[in-house]
Formats: sequence, C-alpha cells, structure tokens
Amino acid sequence: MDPGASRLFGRSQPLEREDPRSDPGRLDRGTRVSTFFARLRTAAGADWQAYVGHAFVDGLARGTLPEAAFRHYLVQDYLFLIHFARAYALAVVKADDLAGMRSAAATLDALINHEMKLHIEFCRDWGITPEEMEQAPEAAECMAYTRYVLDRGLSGDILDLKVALAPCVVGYREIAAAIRDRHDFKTIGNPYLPWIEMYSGADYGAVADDAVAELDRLAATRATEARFPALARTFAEACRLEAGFWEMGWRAGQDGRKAGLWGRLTGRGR
Ligand SMILES: Cc1ncc(C[n+]2csc(CCO)c2C)c(N)n1
Repeated sequence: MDPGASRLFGRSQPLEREDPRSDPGRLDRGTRVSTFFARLRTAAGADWQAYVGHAFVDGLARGTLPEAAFRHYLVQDYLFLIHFARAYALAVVKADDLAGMRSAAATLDALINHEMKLHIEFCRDWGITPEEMEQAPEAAECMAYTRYVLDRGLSGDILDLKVALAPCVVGYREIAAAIRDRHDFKTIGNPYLPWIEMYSGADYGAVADDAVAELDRLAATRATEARFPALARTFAEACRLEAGFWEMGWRAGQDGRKAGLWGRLTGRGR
C-alpha cells in the first residue's frame, strides 16, 4: 500500500458520482464484491451495519452532528492514529517478505510524519490545539479498539493483523462513499464536508483499494477455510469497536447538548 499511503488524506476530489456501470464488479459501495474483504464484510452482517450506519455517520451526512461530538472524536482520533501507527510497525515485523516490510514501513512513515501533521492542522481548524490532544486522557473506547488490533497482530500472524485493521482502513472509504449516495446528504454549509471529501476522494480510494488487494494476496496463501471463522470474528469485533468509537463521540455531543440546555434553563450558560 506504499504509493497510496503517502497520498493518504491528500487533496480531496470534487464530488462526482461514480457510474456503477463502468465496472460491473464494483457493486457495493466502491469495494468489489468478490474480494476476501467482501466475504468478511458479509460475515460481519449486523456488526458491519451498526458501524457504517451509526447515528454519528448520519450526523456527518446531514451536517447535524453536534460539533462537540466531532471535536471529542477528533481529539481521540489523534490518540487512535498513534496506536494505529504502532500497528503498522508491528506489520513490518510480521510481514511475509521484503515487499511487505517496505509497504508497512512506508505506511508507518506516512502516518507518523505526514498524516499526524495533517490531523493536527485539521484539528486546528476546529479550534483544537496539539497540546489539548496530547494532554487528553485516552478514552476506554480508543484504548479497547487500538489495543485489540495490536493484540490480534501480536498473538496472530500478518493476516490476523490486516483483518483487524481492515474495518478501519476500508470502512472509512465505504462510509464516505455511501454518504455521497444519500438523498439527505447536505453539501452546502455542511461543516463535515471536508472530512467526507477526504475519505471519498480518489487519493484515499487508492489506499483502500491497496488494502483490499493486500488482504486478497495474504488470504491466497494464509486463509484456509478452517481459519475463516476466527478471521471473521476478528473483523466483526473490529467493526463493533469502530461503532463504539462513533458512540463515544456521539455521547460527547449528547452531553454537550444537555449541558447547553441545562445552562439555558438555569442561566448558568456554558
Ligand atoms: C476510529 C477511526 N477509524 C478509522 C479511521 C480511518 N483511518 C485511520 S488511519 C487510516 C489510514 C490507514 O492507512 C484511516 C483510513 C480513523 N481515522 N479513525
């Protein structure tokens, strides 16, 4: 995934709808239906749906997500990205060959030397300082998810690790692509449009495509039918933890709302 990874979160593309007829294999939200990833996604069923269909995602699409929810999410995502980078460091160790090591090392480099800086800039636009993110206590949801991924990699092989990472890497592309197809997608005056454009753009699409292809390559040599149930469990667990991450952000928005209402009722304002 090296060439794409360095372009991760790069320029966003203008909003265009893809013509599904241009590639008949491309039926389902931008990821071909015949891949190992698609098999895992199908097996995850309701866990996948709860992740991609979370209320937080609806709020991004409609532009109605409370800003406190997004800010809390962004702060935790900074901590998430640090541990996510550690998972790529582990992928260097667990790689099958030199090409796999180069690819994982390139992604690690892109994450810590490029994406983290972009994330800091993105957060600055939302009024969040780097100091605030560094000092923020890590939420249990962030800890659970990132350490679970690391544990799958530590106790398993490179396929276990890449399966645990897949809902994150490929899921965000699918979520953003699905938002663009929604009839209630708000494009004008939606504060979350840059986020949606980033993850539905061609640059990020290439990163997600690389991750799907890499899973197919690894599955060809390592995924026996006997292993499939355990791999499907890992994937579904990662989907549940992604949904938990949305839920964490969502709750911060609800808390903010309650505090705002309480402030208005009591004149104590916040
Ligand atoms: C909770 C959470 N889940 C997924 C992503 C998306 N994401 C994180 S790193 C990365 C690039 C992988 O090469 C992508 C797509 C996120 N930001 N936060």
